[in-house]
Amino acid sequence: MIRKDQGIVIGLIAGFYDVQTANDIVRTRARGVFRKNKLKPTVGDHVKIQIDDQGTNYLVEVLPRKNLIGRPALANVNHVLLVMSAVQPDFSLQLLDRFLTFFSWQGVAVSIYLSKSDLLSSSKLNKIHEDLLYYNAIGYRIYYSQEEVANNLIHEIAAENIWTLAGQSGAGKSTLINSLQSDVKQETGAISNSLNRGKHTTRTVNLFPLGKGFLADTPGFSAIDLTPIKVKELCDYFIEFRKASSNCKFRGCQHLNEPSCEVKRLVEAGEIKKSRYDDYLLIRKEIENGRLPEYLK
Ligand SMILES: Nc1nc2c(ncn2[C@@H]2O[C@H](COP(=O)(O)OP(=O)(O)OP(=O)(O)O)[C@@H](O)[C@H]2O)c(=O)[nH]1
Ligand SMILES: [Zn+2]
Repeated sequence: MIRKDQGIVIGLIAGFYDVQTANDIVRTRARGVFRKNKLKPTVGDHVKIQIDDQGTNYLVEVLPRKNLIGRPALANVNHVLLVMSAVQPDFSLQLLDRFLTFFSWQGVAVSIYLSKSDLLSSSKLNKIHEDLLYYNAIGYRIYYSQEEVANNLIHEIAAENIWTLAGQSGAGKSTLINSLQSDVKQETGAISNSLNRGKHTTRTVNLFPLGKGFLADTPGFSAIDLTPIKVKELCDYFIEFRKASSNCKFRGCQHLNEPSCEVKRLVEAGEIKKSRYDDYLLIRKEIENGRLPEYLK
């Protein structure tokens, strides 16, 4: 009997697409038509499938994508958990602002996890916590320990939502994924083993179930390029600037030298963090020059 169903591509193994439906995981082959259309199904895609109990199951249609980001690419990413290390590599507000700008531009929500707190003295750690309080105030959720991530993510990841990790090389992304994945494996060991999940190479990405949705098992971002952003739009991606800009005198105010600029007023009043404004100017310059700054090469 041939049936139709729908689901999310959670893995790609030797030309087969594993599709999570409401009931189970179905291993499918893509119909040749995708090659002609140059539309290759990607992990994260919502797809229609045709199930043949006697023969081959086919992936027959890719539903419209919300986005396609990262390397390896992942479709329909809802949320990024940004891993920022307290040390090794050193915590950097500039790097944090770069990542936040990038994901704001991509329309993806971000939460922040501060890793390696255990390696830092409490006075240095306090300074970082103080900085992060500002980011929390403007709307970013912050996690301060691996346990906090593990305890909360299962409630935070909504049905069918796809989360992925980002962060600098060495920040602790793989360490976190491994710990979250081993929690899940204990619950769903049978399924994981039957699909050989975990035996992936670094170039493939698989989704594993977490909370009501999924987390990618391979981090998609360690370096980002902001130069494709339109310079006039950049200020919109600093979320507190965008909020304040309705009170700037001029519509389309770039918060540079315009008179009666609310953003500049708030920076001077200490309500917008000065380093955010400085990073805005820095990224602006980077976009205008059309290339990555030397220190990031
Ligand atoms: N002390 C301590 N070490 C950590 C923590 N998180 C990660 N590490 C260590 O930091 C090193 C780098 O961690 P990874 O998880 O490989 O970092 P990554 O972000 O996946 O790095 P890339 O694969 O290069 O992108 C490893 O030696 C980890 O054991 C932490 O919270 N505390
Ligand atoms: Zn302004």
